[in-house]
Amino acid sequence: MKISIGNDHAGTDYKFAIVKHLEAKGYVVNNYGTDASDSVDYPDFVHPVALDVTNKKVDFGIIICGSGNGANMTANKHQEIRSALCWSKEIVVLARQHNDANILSIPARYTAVQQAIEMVDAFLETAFEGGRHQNRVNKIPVSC
Ligand SMILES: O=C(CO)[C@H](O)[C@H](O)COP(=O)(O)O
Repeated sequence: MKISIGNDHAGTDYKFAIVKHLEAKGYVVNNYGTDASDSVDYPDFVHPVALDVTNKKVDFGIIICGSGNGANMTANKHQEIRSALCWSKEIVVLARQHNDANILSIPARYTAVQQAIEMVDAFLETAFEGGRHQNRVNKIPVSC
């Protein structure tokens, strides 16, 4: 499975921990995030992830900023993206089962590293349930 990941300065340490974890499990990870702690602008590091997911270059995306909000807002400007801002494993599981989320947004300043890793695992291992949820997901894009 291929993953693209992006982060701003608030998410650098979390990104390294997540990439290390995923690569140890055999995932291929494209790193679009900053590798430094110098202040940067999160959209510059999120759009490439959203484009990879949109263009089906990867299976899923992971984005990280301080609150998770800016990264999430940026990703969700892309028509094909369903990015979920999550703060617990339970929310992550629902984002996959009910919403078919294709990007996980992590709030680094409000999540422990180990919790973030557990959320990533849940995100990548949980299937979309389809059925009634498919009808709803189909209605998310704005067509007017
Ligand atoms: O969470 C974020 C966006 O939603 C950013 O990580 C946060 O705004 C960065 O703040 P600062 O420049 O004060 O480090």
